[in-house]
Amino acid sequence: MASTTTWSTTTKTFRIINAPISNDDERSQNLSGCSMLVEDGLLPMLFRDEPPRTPDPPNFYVASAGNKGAGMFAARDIPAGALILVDRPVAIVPSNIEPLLSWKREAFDALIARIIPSERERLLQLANCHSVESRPIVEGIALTNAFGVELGVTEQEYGGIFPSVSRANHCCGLNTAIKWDPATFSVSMYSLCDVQAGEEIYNQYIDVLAPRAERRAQLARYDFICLCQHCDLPDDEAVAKSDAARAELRDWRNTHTRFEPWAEDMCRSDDVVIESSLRALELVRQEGLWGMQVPFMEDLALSYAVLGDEEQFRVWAEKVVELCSGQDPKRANKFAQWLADPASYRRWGWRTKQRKLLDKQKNLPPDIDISIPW
Ligand SMILES: C[S@@+](CC[C@H](N)C(=O)[O-])C[C@H]1O[C@@H](n2cnc3c(N)ncnc32)[C@H](O)[C@@H]1O
Repeated sequence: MASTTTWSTTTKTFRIINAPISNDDERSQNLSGCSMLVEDGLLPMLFRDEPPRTPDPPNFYVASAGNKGAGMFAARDIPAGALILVDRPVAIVPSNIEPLLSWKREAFDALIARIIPSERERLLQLANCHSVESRPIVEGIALTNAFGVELGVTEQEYGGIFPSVSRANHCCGLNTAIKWDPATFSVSMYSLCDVQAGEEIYNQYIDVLAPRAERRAQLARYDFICLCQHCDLPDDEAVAKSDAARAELRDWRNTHTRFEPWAEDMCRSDDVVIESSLRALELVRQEGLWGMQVPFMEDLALSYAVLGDEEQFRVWAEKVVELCSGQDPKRANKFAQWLADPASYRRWGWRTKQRKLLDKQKNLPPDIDISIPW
């Protein structure tokens, strides 16, 4: 077949572009790059800002994870909320490529030929859960490793293949979160809880709040049965307990009072949000769903703020700051300001004052004279 430089569907034309990336890390001396099979007209205009610096020396190493193949492990104790790594894609491919069958092999082969050799070598080392006969090699690698990236300039969905982040295996209880930033064209991986040296670092491939059977069905797309501790349970009773906890967390907003409606509603008891948030955190701990804990900690901090309980407010607000400083600095700063001056929180102690006023009114002597006039 004659080689071509563009490939078309009924609605779109794709072209390969090579986007040079200047990294601010050790490899920056060499020009790195990303090859992208993207809609024609899309320019490599994507790298405006410098990404955060990858910790040096690295926080992780890649080693055997037994039956899961290779995996990513903590090189040292990593505190909750810390930046583990920053990674840039070596390739970007359209996600819904199934209808493009006729030219897929040619386009993917052309893509791999455009990747600079050092990056190509890293890409080809990644896991591939498809045979090279059934799919072009880059497509197999993309289906095994890529995750959705917003290019911010088109509706088309794309997947990015990341040489480091791709080494993280899936776990249905999470110890990290990843955040894609189109402006810096990078993903940052943060710890969601304290991770001990030597512990495996995981990523999340699917919706982990689904019951185990549904999670297994979703993971069939990656062609493996999850071997994580939250799936590999001893009996049906343990599975039912885990499924029930996840279902409870999934429906939490619809079944429990959250902070906002409670804060100024004096008909509700003062501890209702505190009690329910503590229960939610217990479920989060049980299931290892660390990524869900911040909103409950935030509710706890604010509930104690509205009650004017400075000691407990500090306990929870400090946790929010710790967990958010890397991946959600805006939220962390807001809580840091309140920690510096709790009274600057506009509802500081409001419920307690209100409760006292209400109690006072209840105990007031009647202001009408009901004595019998004789
Ligand atoms: C993105 S790769 C992860 C890194 C991979 N283990 C490697 O050797 O490079 C995804 C593949 O790793 C394996 N894997 C990931 N998480 C797993 C898990 N929880 N249980 C079993 N296998 C897993 C599966 O073979 C899956 O297709």
